[in-house]
Amino acid sequence: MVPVHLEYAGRTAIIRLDNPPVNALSAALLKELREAIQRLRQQIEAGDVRAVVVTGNGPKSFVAGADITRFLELDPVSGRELAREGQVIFEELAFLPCPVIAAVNGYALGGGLELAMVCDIRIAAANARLGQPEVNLGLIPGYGGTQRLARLVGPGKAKELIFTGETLLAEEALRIGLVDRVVPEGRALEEALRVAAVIDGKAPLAVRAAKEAINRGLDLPLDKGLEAEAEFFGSLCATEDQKEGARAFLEKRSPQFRGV
Ligand SMILES: C/C=C/C(=O)SCCNC(=O)CCNC(=O)[C@H](O)C(C)(C)COP(=O)(O)OP(=O)(O)OC[C@H]1O[C@@H](n2cnc3c(N)ncnc32)[C@H](O)[C@@H]1OP(=O)(O)O
Repeated sequence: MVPVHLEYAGRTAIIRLDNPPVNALSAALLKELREAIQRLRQQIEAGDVRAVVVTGNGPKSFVAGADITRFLELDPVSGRELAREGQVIFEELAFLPCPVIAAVNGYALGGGLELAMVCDIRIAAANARLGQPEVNLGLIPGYGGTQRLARLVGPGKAKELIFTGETLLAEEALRIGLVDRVVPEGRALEEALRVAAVIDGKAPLAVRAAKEAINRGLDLPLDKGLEAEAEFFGSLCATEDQKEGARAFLEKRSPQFRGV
């Protein structure tokens, strides 16, 4: 049984995590996930993939966290290694040069929510439950949750969720900005693919630059972020797609972007 399936819908790649019963992040799944990410980077750079969707297999769970069965033998050295292992893989996913959309089809707990937070956009099914329950295990989030949750929902809400280990229903997560859209149960992947198809029709270099400008600006003072934005804006003016976009508008026709 392969824990990570790579599927394609046009120029959208789907990473389907499949580790029954709850898609826990086993060592084998993490290894396969890293290999899939590295393969996708090549396909994105070749222009064959313009968006990536990550989802869990089955109706119940996106990802219910790291594999707790690995936790009984952990010591400070192996614990740090387990955390860094996931952080590095998640960073590789975060830095894919195209939009990555999480189709949160069910439980997104611990490492599962951390995986969803690495994605650029989070679309949750109404039955999804999201949280960082690591304090129930004598731990803290270890795949980036203490850093990304605070950036997404603010330090106060992040502390409340991490201190209490409470889980949120999708609608509550939407209200605090943890997810971007809530859809009926069973429809998360369909909606993620719809959003990806819209993005597929846009200028890929512009979409890539927007992702990089936003991400880079998160850790910069505003004046430096504005400088970075201007740099990206200027660099796009050297692309054929920028001229095609302007021409298409003036000629009142749809642009044909080629990613150059
Ligand atoms: C660096 C990152 C750290 C982390 O991510 S720490 C882990 C954070 N995640 C959690 O704490 C979630 C733990 N799981 C649960 O709370 C519950 O489960 C669920 C809410 C996801 C589902 O509850 P229910 O529907 O009652 O099913 P069930 O009987 O609890 O679980 C079904 C089977 O799945 C196994 N399982 C659930 N979560 C994990 C996991 N994260 N790692 C390994 N196994 C898991 C259980 O043990 C059980 O197994 P069996 O059927 O053999 O008894």
